[in-house]
Amino acid sequence: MALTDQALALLHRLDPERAHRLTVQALALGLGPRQKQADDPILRTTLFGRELANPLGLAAGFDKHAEVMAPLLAAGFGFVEVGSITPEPQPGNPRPRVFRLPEDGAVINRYGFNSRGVERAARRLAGYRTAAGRGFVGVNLGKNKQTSDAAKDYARGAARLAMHADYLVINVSSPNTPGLRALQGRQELENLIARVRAALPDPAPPLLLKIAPDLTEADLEDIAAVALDAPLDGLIISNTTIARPASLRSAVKTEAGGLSGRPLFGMSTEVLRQVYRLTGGALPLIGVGGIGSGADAYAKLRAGASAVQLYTALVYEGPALIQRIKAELAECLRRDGLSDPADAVGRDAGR
Ligand SMILES: Cc1cc2nc3c(=O)[nH]c(=O)nc-3n(C[C@H](O)[C@H](O)[C@H](O)COP(=O)(O)O)c2cc1C
Repeated sequence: MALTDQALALLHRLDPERAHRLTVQALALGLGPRQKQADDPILRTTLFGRELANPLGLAAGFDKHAEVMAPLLAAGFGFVEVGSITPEPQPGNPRPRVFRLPEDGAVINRYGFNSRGVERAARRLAGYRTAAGRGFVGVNLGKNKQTSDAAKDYARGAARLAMHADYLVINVSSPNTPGLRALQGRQELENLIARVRAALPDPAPPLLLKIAPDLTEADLEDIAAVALDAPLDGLIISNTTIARPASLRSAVKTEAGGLSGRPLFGMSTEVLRQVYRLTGGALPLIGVGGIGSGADAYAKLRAGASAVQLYTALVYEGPALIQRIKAELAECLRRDGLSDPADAVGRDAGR
């Protein structure tokens, strides 16, 4: 492309769901940007024992159906997380179900896991791997709305998609599926993780849990204890929030759903910091929520993240943001005399 300011302005005249579909289709047609140079070597890092050229990932929800992994990696992301994927196909909530809050640099979505199901996703992922796609791709699992035995759904997704995934995510933090977030309680989590683990092949990919930013200190203590005991291989912090900060100015701020973007940055970074402290740095954490600059990504690393992800800022800034964030992050590391992203992890976590 690259997606110029004019193209972005055009997309923003469309309904956000349509704009998103068009963007995915453009990427699938090979119209996306391609990074020409190798990443700055200072950005090199390892995640779950694999080397990444940079620690900036694309968060779940953009490539829900595992359609455009290769173009996203070619655009410069260090890793991509696809999903959430539910076992059976389901349509999600009625439209409209995603809203831009431009004055706030935010989005509210209530997609409710629109998914084409694990079989389609498995075919897509297998096709990517067959085409020699060796990029780092995480797979985020959801549950069908109608399923009462949630663990059964996550176990099914894990069993079906494990062989194609560099890591798997149990997503119990979407605000748009009734009862889902209640699975973040201690007993529910222990049971859920045990059942997913039992369904995994051997060897299994790393298993992560993605949590909400709206949890109490006691909830976080429970989650940290389960994560260390189970054990989990990592946590993703965080999903969207159901909170509506008083600072919001956009007209659609009262729409139901999960809020992402700039207003989520402080909350999600605080939860990340707390969980890093509670787990004593023993687990890799992926920091996500409101990243819009290299300084934001750097702050997540310093709060305890081993890698970071973003989504909402891309809606406003377009794909040029990927290069900008990486250049700024490299500058932050050099300024502070650090040798790589791992060197920054947890420096501001306090005790
Ligand atoms: C439109 C939209 C759809 C999303 N869908 C999912 C999803 O299916 N599964 C998931 O785990 N997170 C989903 N998320 C949450 C993001 O992965 C991320 O955790 C959150 O948006 C915070 O990051 P951001 O502020 O950089 O967007 C979605 C976010 C948005 C904006």
